[in-house]
This record gives sequence, C-alpha cells and structure tokens, in this order.
Amino acid sequence: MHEDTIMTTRPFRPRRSVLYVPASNAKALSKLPGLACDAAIIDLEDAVAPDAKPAAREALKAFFAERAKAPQSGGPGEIVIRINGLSTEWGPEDLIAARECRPDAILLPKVETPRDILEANDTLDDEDAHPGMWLWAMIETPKALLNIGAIAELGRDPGARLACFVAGTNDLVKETGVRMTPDRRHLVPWLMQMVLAARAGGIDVLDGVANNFRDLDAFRRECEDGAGMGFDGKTLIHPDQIGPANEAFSPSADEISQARAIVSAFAAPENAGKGVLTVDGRMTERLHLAQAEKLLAKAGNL
Ligand SMILES: CC(C)(COP(=O)(O)OP(=O)(O)OC[C@H]1O[C@@H](n2cnc3c(N)ncnc32)[C@H](O)[C@@H]1OP(=O)(O)O)[C@@H](O)C(=O)NCCC(=O)NCCSC(=O)C[C@H](O)C(=O)O
Ligand SMILES: [Mg+2]
Repeated sequence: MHEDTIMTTRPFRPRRSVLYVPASNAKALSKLPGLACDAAIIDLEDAVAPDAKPAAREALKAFFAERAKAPQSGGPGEIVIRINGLSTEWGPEDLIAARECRPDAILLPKVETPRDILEANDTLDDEDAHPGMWLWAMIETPKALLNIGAIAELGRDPGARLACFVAGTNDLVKETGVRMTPDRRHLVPWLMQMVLAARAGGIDVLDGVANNFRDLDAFRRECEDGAGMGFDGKTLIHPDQIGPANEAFSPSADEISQARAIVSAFAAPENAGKGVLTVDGRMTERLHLAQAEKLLAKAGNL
C-alpha cells in the first residue's frame, strides 16, 4: 500500500491531548463539551469496577443517544470508546454496544496479536459499521511488545481499520515488574519500540498516562519527554493535564519559524534545482524541506 493512499483514507487528526473519562462517571462525562482536549476515550475497562460494568455500558449508550439528538459544538474532536477485552465476560457485548454508538474509534485493551484486531474488525464489518470507525490498540503487555511489528503492519491495510497505538504504562509496569521512576527510564525502550512500530505501520501513537495528576510540573516534563520521543500526543486522566499536553505536543514558535525559513530558502529563485542549502548555518536538504512542510501543515491544522 502506497503512503499517499494511506494518507487519503486516514486524514490527519490532532491527538495531542486524549482524556480518559470513566463511562460510569456521569459528572465527568457532562464536562466533555467544555474541555479543550483533542480527543476523549470513554472507558468501560479499568476505570469501571466489575459490578458497575453493565450500568456503565447503559450510561455510554445514553451519552451517545443524547449527542445524536443534540450535537455539541465544543469539546473533543474525536470520541473513542475503550471496551473490555474480547476474552472477558463483558467484551463481546461492549463491542456490539460500541459499534451502535458510532464513535470515531474503538480502543481495544491488551491487544497481543494481529488476530485481536482482526477479530474486532470482523464484528464491525459484519454489520456495515460506518467507514470512519477506526480501531485503536492498547500496547500494554509483554506479548504485545514481542509482536508489535506484525500488529503495526495492519496499519498499512486500510481494511483493518487500525489507526493508533496507545501505551498502557500502568499495565506494563504491572506485567513486567519494572519500577516506575520519574524519568520512566525502565519503560523508555518499550515506549520507543511503540513509536518505531507505529511509524513503520503509518499510524499514530499516544504516550501513557501520568497517575500523579496533581504534580503538573512533573507532568509538563513527562509531556516534553514524550514529544521528544516522537509520540503524537499523550493520554490523560484529569482535565488539568489538557493545557500542558496541548502545549508540549504542538510545534513551538521556534520550530515554526525555522520551518518557514527552510521553505522560503528552497522557494528562492537562486536556489531552484539545488539539493542542499545552508539555512541559519545548518546543512539543509530536501528531506528537511519535506519535514518542514509537514510541521507547517500540522501547525495549520491545530
Ligand atoms: C483521578 C480521578 C479519580 C480524580 O477525580 P477527582 O478526585 O474528582 O478530581 P478533581 O476533584 O480534581 O476533579 C475536578 C473536576 O474535574 C472533573 N474531572 C475529573 N476527572 C475528569 C475526567 N477524567 N474527565 C472529565 N472530568 C473530570 C471532576 O468531575 C471535577 O468536577 P467538579 O467537581 O465539577 O469541579 C479522576 O480524574 C478520574 O476518574 N480520571 C480518569 C480515570 C480513568 O479513566 N482511568 C482509566 C484510564 S488510565 C489506564 O487505564 C491507562 C492504561 O490502560 C494503563 O495500563 O496505563
Ligand atoms: Mg491498561
């Protein structure tokens, strides 16, 4: 599959700040139209206690029914539903309910093999689910990391609907026994593996959550770190985390001005046909021009 085809079937969507909201928390759900996050994930999985899951599923359906009656102008641009795993007692019913809600995407937890994506996709295809409904995959187990290249390859097959990886750092810590440190040094190799695989598959990838939501200075550092690693955005658990995530995952004023300088330099008549230039004292090739154009397009879409 050629890159252009993928770009046309899956348009750019900003995903700097992606907020989890428990489906069982009516008050939190009611706040969504006033929040400036790029996307929200309404959660039926780990944020909902086992006994509360059937009621949470009903609340989810009511939320989408209400939205269909009175579409909101503000709030997140994308709404995603995280279902329980398909091997759990709740998963299959969640998937049917999610499909009927028609969210922008369904997030599958604890994906471990390409088969996990294809199985969910079969249920969506069966019922002619609308074409814009994508699948996102949580990467949060050792087996997922061992299979991540094969899972990411599904990103090259538009029929498989795979659009985004989401790092599940809490589950990874639980499953592997690594210690969570402020700089996340024991997790970084696996986070980088996720970014690399996502790029190979042409899909987006979101960093995991920061549990200590009252420490916004630490959160800003973690966002900067995630942006530096190449993530497209960060998953969040609290509205206070939205502003710092939007800032960290947006191109900075310096980056925009450097990108503009590169574009102008290559557009200058005296540089026509040249492959390499000096811009602001740096060697600048046409690959840097492509990078600059991509950054400016992203900035223009935020
Ligand atoms: C963590 C929380 C339980 C904290 O809630 P609370 O004590 O109510 O916080 P505040 O009093 O500071 O809240 C201030 C107001 O903001 C609203 N609020 C809080 N959180 C959210 C939210 N996520 N979305 C929308 N609105 C929210 C409160 O209602 C307050 O409103 P008001 O009283 O009118 O001022 C809580 O933040 C929370 O539940 N967060 C989400 C938890 C969650 O979804 N967890 C699951 C995803 S994380 C995960 O599983 C990742 C992955 O799988 C992994 O393995 O790592
Ligand atoms: Mg998890």
